[in-house]
This record gives sequence, C-alpha cells and structure tokens, in this order.
Amino acid sequence: MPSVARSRRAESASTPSGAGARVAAEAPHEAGAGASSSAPARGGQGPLPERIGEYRILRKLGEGATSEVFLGLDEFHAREVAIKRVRQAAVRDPVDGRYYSRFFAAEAGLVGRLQHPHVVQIYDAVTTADEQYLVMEYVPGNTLRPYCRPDQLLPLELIVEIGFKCAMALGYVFRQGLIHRDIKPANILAMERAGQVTDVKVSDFGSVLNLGADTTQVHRVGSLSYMSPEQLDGGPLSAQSDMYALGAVLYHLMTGHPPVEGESQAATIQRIMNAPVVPPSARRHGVVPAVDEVILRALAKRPQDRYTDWDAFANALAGLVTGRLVPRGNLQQVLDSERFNLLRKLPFFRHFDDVELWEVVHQGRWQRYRTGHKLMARGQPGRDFHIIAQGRVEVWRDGRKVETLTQGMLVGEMAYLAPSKEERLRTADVVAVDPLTTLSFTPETLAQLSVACRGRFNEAFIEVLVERLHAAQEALSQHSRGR
Ligand SMILES: Nc1ncnc2c1ncn2[C@@H]1O[C@H](COP(=O)(O)OP(=O)(O)OP(=O)(O)O)[C@@H](O)[C@H]1O
Repeated sequence: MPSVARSRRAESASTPSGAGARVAAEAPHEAGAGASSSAPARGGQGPLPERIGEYRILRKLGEGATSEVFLGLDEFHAREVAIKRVRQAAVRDPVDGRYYSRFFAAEAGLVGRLQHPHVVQIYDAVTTADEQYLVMEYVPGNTLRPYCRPDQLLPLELIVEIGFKCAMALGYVFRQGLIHRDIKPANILAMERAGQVTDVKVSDFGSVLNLGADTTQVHRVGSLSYMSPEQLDGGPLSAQSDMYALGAVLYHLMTGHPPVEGESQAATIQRIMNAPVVPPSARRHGVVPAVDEVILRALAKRPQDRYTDWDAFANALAGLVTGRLVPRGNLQQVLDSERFNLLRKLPFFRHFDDVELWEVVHQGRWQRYRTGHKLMARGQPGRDFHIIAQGRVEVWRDGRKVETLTQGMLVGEMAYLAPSKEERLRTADVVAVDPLTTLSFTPETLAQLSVACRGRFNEAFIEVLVERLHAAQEALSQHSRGR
C-alpha cells in the first residue's frame, strides 16, 4: 500500500471527487538495504505470530506504513507465500483509516486476476473480525529500493532489462483496465540469486485505479518523487501516468537520484510541474544520448509527449539492448528481454501471447553450440526437440545432405511426437554449421507449462506438420510428373 503522508499543498488543493488528497512523501536517500523498506507509521513491533489463518508463519519479510509482511507456509499447496497483514491501528486511525481500508479493498479486488510472470500474484484476501490480510506470491529477494543508492547502482544493461520487463507487465495490467498509480522502487520486488538481481515483479496494487469500476477517485495517490504532473495535479490518469513513474524509477536506478528533487515537498511539486529534467548522461558515466532520449520521453511533462502505448516504451527499451547502446558490463549472458524479443519474431510463436511467451523464455532450456557440433545422431533415442533461435543446422541422411534448417525452425520434433518408444529414434544426423543457439523442451519441461501455453505448442506443431505434409506431397507430385 502507498505510504501516506500529508502534503500541505495537496491537502489544501481541491479534488474533483471531494476525496482527500494523498501524496506519499518519499525520502529517496534513506533507502536501506534490508527487506523492510519503510518504518511503520503506527503500530509497534509485536512478536512473530505463530499462524495467520491457515498459514504457518516462518518469519517477517518487511513492513510498510500500513502493514506487516510475513513469510508463511501454505501447507495445502506446499508453497511459501507472502502474507500482508494490515495493522489494525492503521485501519482504526480516525483520519486516514478509511483510506487504508480502501487500499486493502483495492488489492483484495484483484485476487486471482493478475497472472503475469512480472506481476506479483494475489492468491487470497481474508477479512475476519480481528484482522485483514492478503496472501500473495512470495518473491525471494528485496525491493529495488536499495539499488537507488548512489553506491549500489546496478549495471545499466540490467536497469534497461528491468525497465523492459516492468513495461511489459504494466502493459498487461493496463489491458486489464488498471492503472497502478504507485510505481516506485519499493513496489518493484527483485528476485535475487547469489546477490544478483535475476528478475523483477511489480507489486502493491493498493493504489490501483480500476478504469472500469472506480467511479470516485482518491486523488493524488502515489509517491511524490515518481508522480507525474497530471497525477499531482489531480488530472485524468492514463497509461502514460504509470509510464512517467516507471521512467522516474529507471532514472533513479541509473543515476542514484530521482529525476526531480526539491528542498521541500512544495519545491519538488513545483519542479515536477515545470522544471526540465537533467539528462541521465549528465549524472552517470557511460549513458549515451539514446538512453537519455528513451528515459526523458517517458518523463515528458505532458502525457501526449510520452510513448503512445506500453509496447512502444518496451520496444524503445529493448532497442537499447539490441542496438548495444548500453554497455554489456559484467553481464555477458543473453538477457531475458533479448530472448523474449527473439522468440516474438519467430513464426512458430506467432499465436503465443506475451504471458505465454514469457513462460517459454523461462521454462525452456537455452543452449549454445559451436560450429560442427552434432546435435542429433541417427538411430539414437531422443525425447527433446529444439527450436533454432540463432544459426543453422544441416540434416544428413545416408551420407547425403537433405535439408538446411534456419532460425525459427524445429529440429527433432518427429522423435518427440512419436507415439511409441520404438519410434522415438532420430532418423537423421543433425549438425551445426554456424554457432548455434537453440531453445529445447523435453516432455517433462513442456508439462510444466500452463495448459494454455501447451495448447499453443500443439497448435504450432500441427501447423508445422501440415506444412511438411504439403511440402512432401508437392515433392512427390513433382517427382511423378518428372517421370
Ligand atoms: N510478495 C512479497 N514477497 C516478498 N517480500 C514482500 C512481498 N510483498 C512485500 N514484501 C516485503 O514487505 C515490504 C512491505 O510491503 P509493502 O510495501 O507491500 O507494504 P505496505 O504497507 O504497502 O508499504 P508501503 O505503504 O510503504 O508501500 C516490502 O518492502 C518487501 O520487503
């Protein structure tokens, strides 16, 4: 939920709906490295509860202005969950209590609704006489907040990658008719492995604006440093308002400073409305003008000067990676965004939607092979199939080259699709003739995909097989005409 603090100006400003003005004051440089991102405004540090509802509590993960978040065990589904329990003192607050209840209700309204690999899933919302809590997907790691500190900045390329994933996720959210309204580093959870950020998930939908359902609005919800001019002004909100906020988060991650700072809240508000933003390149070595351009466009004062839609913003970010406009730094491996964009171009995946494509990126096995590598040998059993992501292979049978397969084509699917074990033998030798990258699946890894995604694979397989059948018939009829 958004931390709520009062801005004098915001309080005194009129709001069309008559609802109170809510501007969360962010203190950008107080970012701590721990899991807990903000000090509780009210309520104390109670002892760790043993259980919350049906969940066994393992430890505390963090706390915000209005709630505490615990790691719990969902024994029924055998999974760890994050449980966000609203502080009762906050709900009972005579002044702000009703807003806190609204924030809870907003998130509770999204149970089971948002299913995207880069959005934290909300599994359940529970209200009893004594407590209110949300049960969410557990994201092991931290928020992005510590990485805004000038001494802990992430590599540029990773920041752009984070931006791409968040833009895709927020595009998905917007297609559900929702505007997040409180995109800030503390609301983006970073999964970490061995101290490295490996993935991100957008969280905390307490401030969400449901375009289809919300008839009255609480205005000026959000966090000052990342708030768009129109949001601050109580104007109509659009996807471009979240775009501004994401641009501000990326700016902060790149430079260690929010795009606009003032000596006071009033000064910050004044600058957000009027002052030009210092380009990121002036604040971080290695940032090229193309990066400035992408970030500054998201931060344009007028919504119509930002990107027309989320895809355009995501593509502009991806273009920085593919165009090698951000230095590779320590990250030599292929990035998820590159993989995603590569698959998106392949005809095999043309019927997959973004969420399904992300599943493929995450679940498939990506491998590189050198030129000359024998990917498959005739007569050997095989259960996996490969999709050529980059490079070419030659198919040899009886000492004769029968085919050259290129990017986007399938290899080994016949053995994979064969109905019986005896038939699951490779019928040809397959050799890489270029440095090769493939994405492969076995029956086991494919079974881990969602039903919808497996359905897409089946559709694509059928299309490939029908194309092959046509090609074979064509070859046969040519052969018989030639005789
Ligand atoms: N799904 C999750 N998985 C792991 N940790 C989480 C999860 N959700 C929240 N946390 C941790 O709990 C902290 C507080 O969560 P959150 O920001 O949602 O609470 P809040 O009361 O809404 O805070 P605020 O009002 O400051 O935004 C986060 O900063 C994060 O460290």
